[in-house]
Amino acid sequence: MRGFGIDLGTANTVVGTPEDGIVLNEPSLLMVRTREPHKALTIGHEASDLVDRIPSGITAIHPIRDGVIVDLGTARTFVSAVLERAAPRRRFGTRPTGVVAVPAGVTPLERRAMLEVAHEAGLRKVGLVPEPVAGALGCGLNPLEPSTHLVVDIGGGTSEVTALCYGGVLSHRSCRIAGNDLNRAILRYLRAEHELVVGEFTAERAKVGAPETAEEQPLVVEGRDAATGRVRLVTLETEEIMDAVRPTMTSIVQTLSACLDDLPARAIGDVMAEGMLAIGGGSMLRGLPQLLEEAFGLPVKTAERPLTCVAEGATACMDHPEVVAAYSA
Ligand SMILES: Nc1ncnc2c1ncn2[C@@H]1O[C@H](COP(=O)(O)OP(=O)(O)OP(=O)(O)O)[C@@H](O)[C@H]1O
Repeated sequence: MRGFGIDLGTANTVVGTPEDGIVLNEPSLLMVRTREPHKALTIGHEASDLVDRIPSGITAIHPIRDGVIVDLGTARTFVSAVLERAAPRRRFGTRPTGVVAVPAGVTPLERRAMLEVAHEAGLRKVGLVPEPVAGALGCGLNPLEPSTHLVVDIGGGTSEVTALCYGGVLSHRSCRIAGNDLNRAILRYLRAEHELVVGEFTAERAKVGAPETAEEQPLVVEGRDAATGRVRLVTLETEEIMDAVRPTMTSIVQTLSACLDDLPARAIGDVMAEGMLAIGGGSMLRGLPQLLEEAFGLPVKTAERPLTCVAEGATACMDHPEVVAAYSA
C-alpha cells in the first residue's frame, strides 16, 4: 500500500487508497476514558452510537472543529485510530505517505498542526491540498487547466466557495456556519413551535430524513415535552424543516456569493458556461441548489458523491503530485 488520501472533516472523516478507493467513511468522533484522554476507546460509527448514552468516565470528543485541528493530542489519537481502522494489517517498517485535504482558508498555523498530526500518526511525506481542489479533482475536473472552476463546499462546520484556475486560487470566501448550524436551527424550531426538546442528533436526522415527495411517509421525531418532560412524538412536514433552516441557509449563501465580486469577467464567463460545483454533505439539502442559483446567478451542479469526492480527489493527488505542488505554493 502506497498511502492514504484523507478528508478530516468536522462531521465526517473519509479515507481512500489508490488501490481500493474509499476504505473508511465515519463520523469524526472519538471516545476516550476521561482519565486517559490520549488513548482511543473507539471512533466513528461505534462512537456515535454511544452518543446520548455515554457512561460516566468516558468522554466524547470532536477532534476537528470548523474543519481544523483544535487540540494536537486528541487529533493525533484520532488520526492514528482512523489509519489503523483504514488499513489494519499494515506492514510495519513501510510508513505510508498521505495527502490530506484542508479548508482553502486554513491559516499557516493550522497547516502546521495538520502536518504535525499526520506525521505523528505514522505518515511520511504528507502533502496538503485545499478541499475544493481535491473535490474538483474527485469530480473529474482538472484544477490545473487554464479555465475557472467555481466550487462551493457546505460541510458540517464550514462553508466555503473557491474559484480555481491553472493551479491557483482566484477568489475565496468562507464562513463558519454550516450543517451543524442547520441542525441547531431545527432544534430551536421544534422547541419554539412544537414545545419539543430534542438533541442535535435528532435534529440532524430530521434534516437528512426530510421526505422528498408528498407520497413518502411523513417524518416523525421523538423528544421530550418542554413543559412536562414526558416523551412525545411530533409529525413534521418537510416544509416546516425547510422554514426552520431557510434563514441560516440564506445567510450562508449570501456570504459566499460575495466571492463573485473578486472574479475577473473572463473567469465569470468560464463559470457561466460550466456552472458551479456543489460538494459537501450540506449540498444535498433540499432547496439548496435553487438558493445557490438565485444568489450567484449561475447554474449549479451537485457532485455525484458530495460526501466522498474530497477524499477521492486527495487520493487521486497521489498520482498527481503536480496538483499538490501547485496549490501548496
Ligand atoms: N442528505 C442530506 N441533507 C442535508 N444535509 C446532509 C445530508 N447528508 C449529510 N448532510 C450534512 O452534511 C454535513 C457533513 O458534510 P461533510 O461530511 O461534507 O462535512 P465535513 O467535511 O465533515 O465538514 P467540514 O468540511 O465543515 O469540516 C453534516 O452537517 C450533515 O448533517
